[in-house]
Amino acid sequence: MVLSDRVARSSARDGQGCDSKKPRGRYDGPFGGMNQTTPPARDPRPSFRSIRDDGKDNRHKKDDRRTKAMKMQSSLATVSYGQRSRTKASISEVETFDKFKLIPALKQAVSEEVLKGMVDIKPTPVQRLAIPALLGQETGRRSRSKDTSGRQEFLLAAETGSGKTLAYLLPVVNALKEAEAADAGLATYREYFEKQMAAMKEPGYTGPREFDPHPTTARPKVIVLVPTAELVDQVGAVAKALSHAAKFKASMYSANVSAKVINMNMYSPKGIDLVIATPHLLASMADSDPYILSRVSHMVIDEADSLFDRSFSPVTTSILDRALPTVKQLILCSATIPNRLDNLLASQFPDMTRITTPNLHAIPRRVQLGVIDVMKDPYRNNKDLACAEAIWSIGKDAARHEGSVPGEVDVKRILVFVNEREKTQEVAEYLVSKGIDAVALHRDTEESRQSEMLESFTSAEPIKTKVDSSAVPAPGKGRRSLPNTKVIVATDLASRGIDTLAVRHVILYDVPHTTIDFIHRLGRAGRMGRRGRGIVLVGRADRRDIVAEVRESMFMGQALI
Ligand SMILES: Nc1ncnc2c1ncn2[C@@H]1O[C@H](COP(=O)(O)OP(=O)(O)OP(=O)(O)O)[C@@H](O)[C@H]1O
Repeated sequence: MVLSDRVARSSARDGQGCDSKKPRGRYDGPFGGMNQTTPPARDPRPSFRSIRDDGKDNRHKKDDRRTKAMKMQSSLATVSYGQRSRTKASISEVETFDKFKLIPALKQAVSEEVLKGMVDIKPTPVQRLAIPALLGQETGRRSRSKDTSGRQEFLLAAETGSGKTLAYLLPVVNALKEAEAADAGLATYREYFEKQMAAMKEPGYTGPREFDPHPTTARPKVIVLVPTAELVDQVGAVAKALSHAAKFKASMYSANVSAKVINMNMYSPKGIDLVIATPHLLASMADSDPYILSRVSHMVIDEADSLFDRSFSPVTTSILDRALPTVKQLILCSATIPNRLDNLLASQFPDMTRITTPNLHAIPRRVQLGVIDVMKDPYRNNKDLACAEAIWSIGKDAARHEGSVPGEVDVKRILVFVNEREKTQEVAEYLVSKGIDAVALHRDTEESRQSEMLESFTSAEPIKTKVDSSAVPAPGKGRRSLPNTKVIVATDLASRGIDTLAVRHVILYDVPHTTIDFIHRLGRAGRMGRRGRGIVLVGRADRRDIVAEVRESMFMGQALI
């Protein structure tokens, strides 16, 4: 008996799964409803989970009524299921990192540095698709680099928390090392360096005691652009981990780094290979020294949906325009493809190879969404109260499950998302007044407090605390305090792409404006196969229809539109 890999499909429609003769919705006997792979049909409308045998896809011919509200927003570009690498066969050929044509030092760095401590490491779907393609290792899918410069252009689009960072960093660093090995200028410099070192060690040496600048000084070959300082640190940590084994120079530039340190790194006589920066900072550096962008061979634009939105687009494009003449590989990376990005890519980069995973734009099924109707008692449209109560119930629930040490429990890390930046502080202050350890994530929050809180949210290590029952008095009796939760209140721009591995609970204080925001916010939980729970607070002014549609799409495991 072999388990079917098609259990997720509607057997009645595509006729290839098990039990295709049984009509949907009939569940005979006491166990009839068990082991359902599709939810019971609620009405006779056709499933949109049908992919025709001829490969054409009609999943996006959805029932208009079911996704009407989402459709009216029309924020996400439709990526037909036929366009995605949807068959298991197309992404299962490489089961380990060893099968990729990467230099041995990088393979070693993955298991010993980046994914240290993990057993049975396997590349994720986006890594299996993107790494061979970017390495030019692929036979089936060829990059269609059509322009005269021979530049290759890729879009990596895969769900949140699916390992996109390694999917682009590994091949890019591999190319960097290969180019380095073939660079005659670098070989000459190495020879000169060794000679000079030896000369300086000679007794009685009186010549200069410094070196000529390295050929790569202030001329990085790889640029990775990300929208926020937090992401600069996060991607930088992965690059640094790779650099220990693979021996290259990576530097991070953001508002969190002082100008003196930035200059010292960029103009270090030891050279520089890879720069991770926010666009504004890099643009201002390139304004004062245009040669900084004169040798870039690999350009990565991570969180491309943000970096090509209205606010970032001018500065991102200005960097791109200056670097493109030498760029051999341009890689855009995103968890969502908004219509705006889709149109821009179609007009500016029509030959771009788009690598999209089967679950793009779907919120993982392991993330559940609960709804609190704030209009009802006891909240009476008081969202602050509903939010605090939701956090309290998560905390109290957790306090019931003691760890191995008596009286000790895991600290729950909870993210609360609001739509407007101004609201973050207000909500955080309210939560603090209710005895909750909350901090607002915005530019004015004290930097050390902010980074301490973020660090605890991005580390997968459990945090333990002792729960003293006297600290949790009954409601109304004295000041309550909830010691076993930590809360960050943020807008999703502030936390876009942040790898919040420790987060199981996300509270959507406001109903997000677009399905893009739903995906990014709920995507902070349930990362890399973990389970998660979203709670959305729906008040008088919120779009219930959107929430209902998102919830249903999540339940069905379908892409949002
Ligand atoms: N092959 C793998 N196996 C297990 N864990 C992995 C693997 N690749 C990456 N990870 C881990 O998965 C987590 C998420 O990775 P990453 O931040 O690259 O996701 P992402 O796809 O960029 O997410 P987002 O779209 O939210 O930015 C990281 O903690 C990373 O170390």
